[in-house]
Amino acid sequence: MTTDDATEPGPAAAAVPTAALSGFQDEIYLHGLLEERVPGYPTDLSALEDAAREVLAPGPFGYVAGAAGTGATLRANRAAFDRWAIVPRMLRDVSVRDLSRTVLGTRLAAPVLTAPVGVLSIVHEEAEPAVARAAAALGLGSVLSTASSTPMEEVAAAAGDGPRWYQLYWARDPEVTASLLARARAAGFTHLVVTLDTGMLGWRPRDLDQAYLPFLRSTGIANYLTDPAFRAGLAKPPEEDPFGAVAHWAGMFSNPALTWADLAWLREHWDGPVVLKGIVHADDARRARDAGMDGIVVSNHGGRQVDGALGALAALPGVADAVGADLAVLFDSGVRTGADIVKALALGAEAVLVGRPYVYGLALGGEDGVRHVLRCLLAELDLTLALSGHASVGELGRDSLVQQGV
Ligand SMILES: Cc1cc2nc3c(=O)[nH]c(=O)nc-3n(C[C@H](O)[C@H](O)[C@H](O)COP(=O)(O)O)c2cc1C
Ligand SMILES: O=C(O)C(=O)c1ccccc1
Repeated sequence: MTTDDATEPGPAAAAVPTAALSGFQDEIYLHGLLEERVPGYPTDLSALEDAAREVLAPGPFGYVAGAAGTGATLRANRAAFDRWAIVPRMLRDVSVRDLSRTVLGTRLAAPVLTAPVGVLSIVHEEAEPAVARAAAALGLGSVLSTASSTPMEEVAAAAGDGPRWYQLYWARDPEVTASLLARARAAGFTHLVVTLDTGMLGWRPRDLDQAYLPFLRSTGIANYLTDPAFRAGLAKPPEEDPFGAVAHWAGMFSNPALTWADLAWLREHWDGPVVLKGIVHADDARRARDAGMDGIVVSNHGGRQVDGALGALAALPGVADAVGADLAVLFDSGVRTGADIVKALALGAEAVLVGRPYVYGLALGGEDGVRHVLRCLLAELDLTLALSGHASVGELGRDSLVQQGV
């Protein structure tokens, strides 16, 4: 469902002129010329992981960078991008460009949102509010994780006028789920992203080898600890028995018994748009549509759940063909550069979510680091679009790409 012509530009989007995006490049060169200053963060976004390794302790680094099993799916995510190549076209007047897009009624300066990532306090004390502020400042979307280390009301306030999307881990206890949804609504979140691929945590050797569970060592699950329905299920308050609270959380944060029939319950408890995250099969995408959902995120959770699963981008064209006309098809898993965003949009994604790159930015420099990463991504997206002969994201299509080695 392409909604470029939808109305109601949001205030944050309007504040960011497209010209400012590739202007970031000029700004960097200018600082170099006038102040002999270099950016201080990598501008090769594929180098962020190495930079973050230097500043993070092994536990948090392994948790963020790590994947399920042998890492086959993590690698497949990148390999799937490498199989497609952009074919630049010339003499098409790309002097004025439009990166903006409206996704399910949310106006974005570019079709980019920060993916929901839990327990961000393990990488930087500024955590989730810093991400919400950085995304909003650039006119981008931000999806807050249920496993946020900051209570959702505080993150909502940090997002200001920016879009507020909330990611749900559908708890086993319906009262907890209903309570989380009611709080999210009251805090001004408008869109719900329901993650379906994490009925339990995947097999993650880096965390297992270090016996590292982020929730045990920080205020990781603050969002739950502040929830009245969650607290009601505890034998003792978390202040008296923190370990008991974490154990209770681990047993109920997600529900592997869910089926498609349960989506009706969700509709009764959320009156805004609902997006299902973790879809990689065209039949599941059709079921989402038939169940009245508004969108899906084609995603394999950044390779953290099923080792051996297909690269997410390999699933995108088939899913987009099946439901792209009926549903908002979003994409994540493996997006690292502006060129990657161009490829995902050309293959039918309406917008992309970016995960680890911004988490590395947060680790390196708090809000400033997140902003750096997002600005680099947008500048590179803008330049790649222009230099390949496209004046807007809406001009991207399958004919913008060719399959390598085919
Ligand atoms: C450290 C970490 C924590 C995550 N936590 C969540 C979460 O709480 N909820 C969720 O839906 N997805 C979570 N994800 C998955 C991301 O939303 C996203 O699908 C994934 O990171 C995209 O892949 P990428 O990192 O290659 O961009 C997490 C990912 C990472 C790396
Ligand atoms: O680590 C993850 O990938 C994830 O999705 C998660 C699950 C529970 C709590 C925090 C993050």
